[in-house]
Amino acid sequence: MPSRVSDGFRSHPLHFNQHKHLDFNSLKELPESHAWTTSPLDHYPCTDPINTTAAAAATTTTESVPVIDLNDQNALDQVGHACRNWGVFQVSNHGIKTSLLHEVESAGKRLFSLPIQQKLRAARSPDGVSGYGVARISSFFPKHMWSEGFTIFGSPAEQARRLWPHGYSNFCEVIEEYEREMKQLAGRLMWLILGSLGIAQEDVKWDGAKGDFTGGIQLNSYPACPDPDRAMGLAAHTDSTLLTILYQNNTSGLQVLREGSGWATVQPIPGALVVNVGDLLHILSNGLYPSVLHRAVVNRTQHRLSIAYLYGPPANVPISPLPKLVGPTHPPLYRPVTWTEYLDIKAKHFNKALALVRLRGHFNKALLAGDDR
Ligand SMILES: C=C1C[C@]23C[C@@]1(O)CC[C@H]2[C@@]12CCC[C@@](C)(C(=O)O1)[C@H]2[C@@H]3C(=O)O
Ligand SMILES: O=C(O)CCC(=O)C(=O)O
Ligand SMILES: [Fe+2]
Repeated sequence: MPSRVSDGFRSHPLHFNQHKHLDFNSLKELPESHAWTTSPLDHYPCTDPINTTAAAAATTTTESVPVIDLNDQNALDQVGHACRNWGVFQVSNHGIKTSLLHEVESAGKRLFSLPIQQKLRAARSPDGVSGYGVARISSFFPKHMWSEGFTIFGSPAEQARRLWPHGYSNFCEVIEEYEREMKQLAGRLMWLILGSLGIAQEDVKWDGAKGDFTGGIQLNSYPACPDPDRAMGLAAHTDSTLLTILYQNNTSGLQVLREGSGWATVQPIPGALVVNVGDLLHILSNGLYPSVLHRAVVNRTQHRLSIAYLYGPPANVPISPLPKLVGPTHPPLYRPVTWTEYLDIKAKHFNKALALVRLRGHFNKALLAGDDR
């Protein structure tokens, strides 16, 4: 992970800073600052022809995201099918102990149930990566989201000490164990996904890469909401990762956009994890495996918690379509880009980021000239 990532997301002119950090539980009505009167998809114009998702209407579908048992002998084929057709799947028998998942969930609940003033002591600084705050993409939207987040890259100690000056070691131990386990699983899943494209480890040459694959944790909290139909938990986005592994508690809310059908809810399955293709894997696969557009909706009665493990390549490695996947009939669709650079592009241009690193896209300059919200 880039050691420092600029958080230079553009400020929206209608940014309601005074309502940015809410004490959600004290509210009986949805404040105007959080009422999404237009469809949230209006804010996600389709810009990348290969990632066409957003054009679809805001309808819903009852189709189910594939569930794959990692011990199944056909797992490789199933993963390939899911990545190509959905960009997301759920996994069971992944090797992460249920007790660890529950411990991380409890740690997250403990954190978010602190008084707002205490959480703000660990607020993410404007140019920082880790800490408490609203979703980074918030500044691209005219309304605030009904959620709060906590990002951890590297050691959780510095932030945890701010939250619990007298006893943060348990939080750190749980988070660190989760980071170790998730990193291992993410590596295994990445090679499985690449394997489904006929790519072996020796086909991937990242000579001169300094550092290792890295990951971070994003804890998301979605309090029960007095007017869920007009609120948005986390607006539609793709992840800037290679892949993301998401644990969700037993409350539904995650929706993925299914090409041509609409939003499909990813039903929580006890012990299962959701795996989604991120933008960098989309680039590596030369667009064969799309990074899925997803969002989180909220509900009237249940608090929802999700924990995303954001997995990326060594920070300085230029990521580009894998040579085995390009040829005369399949020209490379994206230029090389490092994770650090891509995060910067995403921070400035959000949903246009993928299109901006696309080759043969004569519209790139025009995109930059346009309104980036
Ligand atoms: C590495 C990163 C990906 C992320 C931005 C970040 O620097 C840390 C937080 C990540 C997250 C999590 C919630 C959704 C998202 C779009 C956001 O606003 O912050 C992602 C960012 C991303 O994938 O682009
Ligand atoms: O809460 C969820 O289900 C989605 C979270 C998410 O998309 C993210 O953290 O990137
Ligand atoms: Fe996401």
